[in-house]
Amino acid sequence: MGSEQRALRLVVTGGGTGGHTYPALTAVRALQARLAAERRGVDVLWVGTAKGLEARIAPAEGISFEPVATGKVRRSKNPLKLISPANVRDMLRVPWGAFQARSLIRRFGPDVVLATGGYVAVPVGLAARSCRAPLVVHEQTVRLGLANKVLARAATRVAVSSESTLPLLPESARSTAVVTGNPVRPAVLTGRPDKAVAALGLYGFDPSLPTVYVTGGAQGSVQINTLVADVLPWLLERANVVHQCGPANEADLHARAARLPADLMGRYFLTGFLGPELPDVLALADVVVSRSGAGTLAELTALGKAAVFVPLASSAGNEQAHNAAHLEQAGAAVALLGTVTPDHLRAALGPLLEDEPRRTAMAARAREHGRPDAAERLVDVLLSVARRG
Ligand SMILES: CC(=O)N[C@H]1[C@@H](OP(=O)(O)OP(=O)(O)OC[C@H]2O[C@@H](n3ccc(=O)[nH]c3=O)[C@H](O)[C@@H]2O)O[C@H](CO)[C@@H](O)[C@@H]1O
Repeated sequence: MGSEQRALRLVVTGGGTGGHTYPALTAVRALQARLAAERRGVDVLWVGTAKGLEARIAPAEGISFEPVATGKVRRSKNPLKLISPANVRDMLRVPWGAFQARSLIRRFGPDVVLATGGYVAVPVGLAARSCRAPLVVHEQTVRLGLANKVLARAATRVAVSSESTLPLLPESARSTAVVTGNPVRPAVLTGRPDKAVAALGLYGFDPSLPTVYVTGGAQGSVQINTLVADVLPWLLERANVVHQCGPANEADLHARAARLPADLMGRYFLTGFLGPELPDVLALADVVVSRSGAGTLAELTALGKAAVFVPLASSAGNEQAHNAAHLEQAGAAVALLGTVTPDHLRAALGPLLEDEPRRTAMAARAREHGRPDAAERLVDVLLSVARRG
């Protein structure tokens, strides 16, 4: 009889937004499932920022959480802006955070550390290296985020979501880097349209019409909200709409919705945030109107959804526009770049709503870019570098 192996010890860091938090959580769950099959446990410590999404998600998921300090690393072409008081203060917080993380890592003794980006990954990743703990850095976007640019050099192995990221890595990281894809929560892949109808009470939806899901990412997008509100009566004549709007102008949007003609109102469902219902709404959707953050893109391509993207123009290095353009070139989405007007949105959505074969073909091309096995590939990387117990 083989002796029982001790639990693998994992420190995970990354967060701020959903785009960094959910891939980390998905990787943790996949690692736990893989090792459970071998009757081995995983002890997890999540090190993040007190104000990030991870500070809520990790404890809610039953994962131990410890906050450390970190600072926003700002890009600027103007050297004077780089030494602004806010920047200097934030820069000083990074070594303080690294000091805190180092003492946590020493005490916890991880076999491997996973960093999925966001500002907090910098101090924790640097601390991992100074404690000589194997460090895996995962990048969700095609272009490297700022935190991961710093960490790629310190990483034992870099995992990326797209082949096109490989040439952008520092030379030292390139030869051992692995393309895993961006982990998508398994629940997202198993939604059911009928459950969305029941959970959200969408009984006024017309089953003979396609359904559009509008989303601005976890925080919502005022730009997308305003565009959609401006085309709403036109849109509701052609489709049912689930609109996830975030907190910023939710009250205003509810007031506008209350003024819709009665026959259209039943086809419109507005909500600030979608929790457990999200997979079912995605299953119901025929077309998605969305920001092009890496998390949303990974989900929509893994599922194969026709999409109209309105990228966040100010995303680091214009990364969202890059993501959207990449899929548009492959015929897998429509990307609305630059200044977007309600007419642009109508022109992008109209043909997809009227022409079912057209949106089915776009969905099929989107699926070619999906990597539903990304979490498993990332687990392979973690296990390949983890210290043996
Ligand atoms: C503003 C900003 O900095 N955006 C960045 C952030 O994206 P951000 O986190 O804003 O957006 P993503 O698209 O990456 O992820 C959003 C996640 O939230 C989920 N969701 C959304 C709405 C909702 O109601 N419920 C819900 O669960 C989505 O399904 C998805 O899993 O990190 C991404 C990954 O590094 C980057 O590509 C983005 O540029």
